This record gives sequence, structure tokens and C-alpha cells, in this order.
Amino acid sequence: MGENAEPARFLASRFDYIIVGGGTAGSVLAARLSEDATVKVGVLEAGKSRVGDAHVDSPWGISQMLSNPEYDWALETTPQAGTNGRVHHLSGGKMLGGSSGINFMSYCRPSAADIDHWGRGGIQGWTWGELAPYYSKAQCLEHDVSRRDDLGSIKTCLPKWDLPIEPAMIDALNTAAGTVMPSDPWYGNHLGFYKSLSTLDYGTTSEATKQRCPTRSYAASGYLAPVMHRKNLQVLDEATVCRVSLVTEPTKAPRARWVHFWYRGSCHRILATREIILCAGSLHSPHLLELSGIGDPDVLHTAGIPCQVALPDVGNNLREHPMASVTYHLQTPEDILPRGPTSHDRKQNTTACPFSLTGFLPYTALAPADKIEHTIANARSGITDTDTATTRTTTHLLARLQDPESAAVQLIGYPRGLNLGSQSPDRGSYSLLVIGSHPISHGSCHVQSGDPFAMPRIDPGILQESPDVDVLAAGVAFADQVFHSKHLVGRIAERAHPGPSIDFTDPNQAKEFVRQSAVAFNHSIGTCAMGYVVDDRLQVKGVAGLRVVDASVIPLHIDGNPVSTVYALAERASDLIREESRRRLSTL
Ligand SMILES: Cc1cc2nc3c(=O)[nH]c(=O)nc-3n(C[C@H](O)[C@H](O)[C@H](O)COP(=O)(O)OP(=O)(O)OC[C@H]3O[C@@H](n4cnc5c(N)ncnc54)[C@H](O)[C@@H]3O)c2cc1C
Repeated sequence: MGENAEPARFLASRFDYIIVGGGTAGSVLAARLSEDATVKVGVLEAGKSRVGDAHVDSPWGISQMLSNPEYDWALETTPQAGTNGRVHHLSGGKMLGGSSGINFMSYCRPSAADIDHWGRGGIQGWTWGELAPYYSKAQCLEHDVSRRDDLGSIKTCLPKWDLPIEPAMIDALNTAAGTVMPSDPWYGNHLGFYKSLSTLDYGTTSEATKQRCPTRSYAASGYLAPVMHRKNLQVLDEATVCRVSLVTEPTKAPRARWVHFWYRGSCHRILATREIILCAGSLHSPHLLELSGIGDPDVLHTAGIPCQVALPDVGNNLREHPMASVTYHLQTPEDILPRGPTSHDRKQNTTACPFSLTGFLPYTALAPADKIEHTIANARSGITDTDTATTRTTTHLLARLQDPESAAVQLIGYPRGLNLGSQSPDRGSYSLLVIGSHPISHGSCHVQSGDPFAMPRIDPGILQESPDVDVLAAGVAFADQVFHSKHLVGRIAERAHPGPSIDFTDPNQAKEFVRQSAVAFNHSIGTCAMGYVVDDRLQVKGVAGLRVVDASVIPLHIDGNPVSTVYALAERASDLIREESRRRLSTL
């Protein structure tokens, strides 16, 4: 990027807004707030700028970044009882652009109902109707230039390659589920199977091949890089924020004023005259609130941190999408070699590639009515307290299992075994990944000590609730059955994973497989949830001048991959902040 702030200038500056975390949401806010040349915006990012980095830019570079501490926070959960005591790896992008720089680039919007359900706790202003324009504002839909509203910063396109097996796979999936290919799955209803969009930019021509080659389109390239020349925007990378300090005035709520951070071995503090905006992601934003003394007094006491503002819900409601997969060998490896327009795609795609097939199904398409009732009754019998917010959420999510319009699982086609960390991928296999869309299981992410470099204790409670296991097991059994579809005759050989001894028609074997093999899909949300930790303008309750804008404010999980929603909510948050700023100025 080359235009990052000079450290001395940054440290000597006074900012109106300080953004903590220059990731997905942080980059959007930095770009939007600095459009007003009269405000000064500072961004502090713990990772490095990786703009122009080959691993980030290449759609095939993911395996070089995952678990690599230069790019990935590489956090771990506590042992998860729901997955037979296994510890799960949780990735998170540590760079400008954050997790949008390390993710699988799958672009998918949630169903309209999912966003509408956010309003259940009395949250105003976050319906599908209100958020939908912001999806369009963030996205540039390359495959459909007729949509003039979709001209945003993040480029998306359908893969310009065709995997020979995928049209038959889409037919097999839709036939088995009794669904049809949705005609416009990005506008509120995406049940059924279809070719998925990726956050890819085809605007670059390779020097070597003179062909247009795809590069990752992400928050740093789409939002930050084009505006780094602005005089009122400064970005300091490799700066790790350790807390926010508050000032108290009589009769007023405490106000967030200073951001304390480590930079090149020294601790510094910097003043925000208007607001501090936490954009550190679902696992770091609650941690920073707690390090600042804002949280559950018991949690803070145990960690030895004096409580400044009691906010018991900080760090709770951590929800993750669980994922399990089934892989079959193919009769011919060519079935997953792309018929792409460029030899570049064809060559690269043999080692790894973004996902190009996805779809959603309700539980009603996976299980008979009596089985669904059994799943729900089982879960209800465990509910003793009927009046807590958690119970109301659980009851709501259980009711959705009977709704034929509500997705319970997402399936993603992946043209090989899921061995992303491997250097020698299996070229002759195809996987269906099955992801639980609306997990009832949830947990927490809490500070363990006042040391800002000690990682939080992360317990997402993966598969701890039996309906999540039932749903995922039914999804995996469905996926297994699809490989035997008449649409795929002559193309599929034996099952590669799990081994042939597992019988998915036996629900107990399917459930045990899921407990034994499911992983977290890196879609953490909910730890600073709207309505609980922040209000519907995303301001931290009980503190002035402090907001959270990132995936942590999403109160309930959405069906599908979340990055589109993080872009949209950050776009909307920018409008809210600018609107408040204008209102403040007009009253002066
Ligand atoms: C491996 C992986 C694959 C994924 N695949 C997909 C996908 O295909 N499609 C999809 O839609 N979603 C996907 N996701 C999820 C999606 O990318 C995230 O939900 C989204 O990017 C989160 O945005 P955010 O702004 O909340 O956090 P982030 O983008 O993670 O930003 C947080 C930023 O804060 C910085 N930070 C943290 N702590 C501090 C601190 N103390 N001081 C300063 N800076 C700090 C971080 O370094 C980071 O840059 C994936 C995620 C991962 C990790």
C-alpha cells in the first residue's frame, strides 16, 4: 500500500474517529467516514498491510495463509463436549482487510427472513428492507451489468470456469430435495441449489500470460487502497490495541476517550474527539471491551480487571456454523478440471479453487414430520426456564425447523477432498460440505486475564444442543444419498470420506459421524449482539462515544456465508454515524 501513516505523524494526531481493527467492517468505515474531508479518521490494525501480497490476491493462496501466524490469528476453542471433546481451530484474518483477506471468497446473501428476525428483541431499523440497499452499495455484480444499483467496491462474479460435474450435481441436488434452481438467490430467497458468486475481480491482466486473471476482491483492495491518499485518513498497521479508557463526568454516562495500543514494543495512547469504533471482529471486540472494564462484573473480577461499566452480555451469545462433509472419489479426475476460458484458470484450478456451487434446504426437506417433532420435543424437554432471552431465541429457532421456507442447512460443492492445508490435494474427488444454518448451540468468548496479548477463552458450544446434531446428521445423510443420484451415474466411484463402513441410513451412525468430524466454519457472530451489548445504532450501552461495528453485533445467525452482511452492516453503520454527526453540527 505504501501510504500507511508515518508512525510519528499518527501518534501526534488528534482524530475525530478512531477505528480499532482495519478488517472487513473497519475498512468500510474508514473509507466512508473519510469521504467527509472535514473529519479526521485514524485506523489501528494489529496485522500488516498485505495489499499486493500474492497469497492474499491469488484465489488459490488460501492454503498458504490458514494457520500461518503472519496472516491468521489462529485461535483455538476450549475442548467442545458436543464434538467429543475436540479442540477446534478458528481462523481470522490478521491484516488490513481482516478476514475478508483470508476467507474462501464465497459471496452469498442471507434470506430476507433471517434479517427480519433480528428485530425480534425490539431492535429497530435492521429489517431486510432497510439493509438490502446496503448489500447493493457494497457489491459490484460483474455477471449482471443490467443491475445498475450493484456498483459497489467489492467485485463479485460467477466463476468463469465450468467444472464438468457441477451441472449434473446441481440437478442431482435439486431433484433429491424437490427444489428448483432459484432464479435470483441474492435477493431474499435462496432455497434450492445454484452456481455461487465469489468475491473475485477479473479486471487484472497477468504480465506473464497476457490473460485476464482473477484476484481476490476484499475490504483492503476494494475500500481502503483506493482512498489511502486522503489527507484526513491515517492507517497504522502492526498496532495492537489493548484497551479503551473512559472518562467520567458527573451525571453523564462514562465517555470513551483514549485508545491504548502497542506499537513497536512501546505502549501509546491516542485521543478520539468524537468516537471510538471497535471493528476487531467477533472474537476480539468483546475481548477489548472486557480489557477496558466493560462487561460482566464476575468475568472481570475473575480476570482481575476493575469493572468500569457492568454489561453482563458482553462476550456471550457466541454462535458458529458447524460444518461436516462427505467426499466421493470420481470415475474420472477430468470431471473437476475446469472448462474455463483461460488456461490460467485451468492450470491454477487444479490445486485449489473458490467454491462454485451452493444451496440451502429446510429441515422439512431432510426429515419426515414425526422426526422433526421428535427433534423439537427432545429439545423442549430440556428447557426449564421459559422467560430468558436465550430460551426465547431457542424456542424461535426450534419453530423454524418446521418452516418449509426457512433454511436449516447450506450445502457447498467442493471439487476435491477438504484438505485445504495440504500441498498435495486429491484431484479425483468431490465433496459436499454441509453447514448448519441456525445453530441453537451457543457459547461465549471471555477475557482470561488483564494481559492484552493473552488470548480469550473461546467456547462456542459447537453441537452441544441435540437439534443441531440432528439437523447436521440429516444434511450429511442427504448429501451422501445425492452421490447415488441417477444424474451422477457413471461419474462417482467409492466414498473417500468417511470410509465405507459408515451407514448414513442409520441416524445414530450419522450423528456420531457428525460429532466426530464437524468443525467450526469460521463464521463467528453474536458476542456484542444488537439489543444486548449495543443498541440499534450499534452504540455500546451505558458508554458514550463507543460503538461496535463488525460481525459481533449480529444477534442471530444468518443462513449462508456472512461477509456480504458484514459489508452491508458496516455501510449502514457509516450512514448512521454520518447522520448523527450532521445532526450534532446542526444543533451547534
Ligand atoms: C478462513 C475463513 C474463511 C471464511 N470464508 C468465508 C466465505 O467464503 N464467505 C463469507 O461470506 N464469509 C467467510 N468467512 C467469514 C467472514 O470473512 C467474516 O465473517 C468477516 O470477514 C468478519 O468481518 P469483521 O469485520 O467482523 O472482522 P475481521 O474482518 O476479522 O476484522 C477484524 C480486524 O481487527 C483486527 N484486530 C483484532 N484485534 C485487534 C487489536 N487488538 N488491535 C488492532 N486490530 C485488531 C484484525 O487483525 C482484523 O483485521 C470466513 C472467515 C474465515 C476466517
